[in-house]
Amino acid sequence: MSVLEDIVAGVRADLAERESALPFDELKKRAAEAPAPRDVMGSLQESGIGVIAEVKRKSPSKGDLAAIHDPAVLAKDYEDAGARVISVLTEQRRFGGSLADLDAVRAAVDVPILRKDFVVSPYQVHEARLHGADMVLLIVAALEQNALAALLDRVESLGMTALVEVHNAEECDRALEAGASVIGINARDLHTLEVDRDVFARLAPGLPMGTFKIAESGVRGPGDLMAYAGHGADAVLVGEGLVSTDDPKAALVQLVTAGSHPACPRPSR
Ligand SMILES: O=C(O)c1ccccc1NCC(=O)[C@H](O)[C@H](O)COP(=O)(O)O
Repeated sequence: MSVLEDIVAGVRADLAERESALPFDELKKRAAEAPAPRDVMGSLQESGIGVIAEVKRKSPSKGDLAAIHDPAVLAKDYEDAGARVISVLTEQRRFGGSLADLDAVRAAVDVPILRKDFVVSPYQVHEARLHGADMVLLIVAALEQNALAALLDRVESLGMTALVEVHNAEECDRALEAGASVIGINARDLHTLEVDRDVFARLAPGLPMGTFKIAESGVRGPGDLMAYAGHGADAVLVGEGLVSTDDPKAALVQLVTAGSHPACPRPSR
């Protein structure tokens, strides 16, 4: 079993428990009453290369990264430093996240929030909405094609934005066939956990004009952001490069400054 398969098996087990505590119909009703989603694309397209900053405690590849006692404090720092979107990992077993983290971050900031999880069921999409998410990650490698297309429709039908994640050319084709317009190219192979930043440079030119391209993983400083921008990234998503520093807010200010610097290559949409 690969790491990804193992994570998804755990996610399905936890999901079954939540579904028995709160049935889907009731969840849908509650989610429909949540405040409207925020304008994710408006925020990401403001100017320069946007940074999506991640609340990430630990990971299968690195183990413990940071003791984030109060995700609201970190999220507020991210917002103050100029994050365009805040990514909240809600997977519990391998990443130490939770829906409570999503609630705490939602209550603390005004910028849009991404629910970063291994979404395999419509239940998780409505759950994301109920807990204040504006954007939902869909990982192509974790989904059959029909499920991917149906989940993408579901995310959009609730007024949220789908971030569809790929790692190779075949997954790019599947993402586009499902109707994705916001594509995250993850440098991390979710089966081997190897990070290869060149994956972005290889895949991005093959995506149609108008696709919003987000470079995920492997940003450890402004140089990496500039390199991704040079290969056509519209935004970057950063976790470890922020949370594992002594001062995540200062580290994010550096990235945001680089992303809006005149020398930083601009998106060519
Ligand atoms: O981070 C991991 O080890 C990992 C393992 C298996 C599946 C997903 C994983 N990470 C999710 C992500 O894609 C990253 O959290 C995100 O792109 C930020 O990456 P980084 O800046 O390198 O922390």
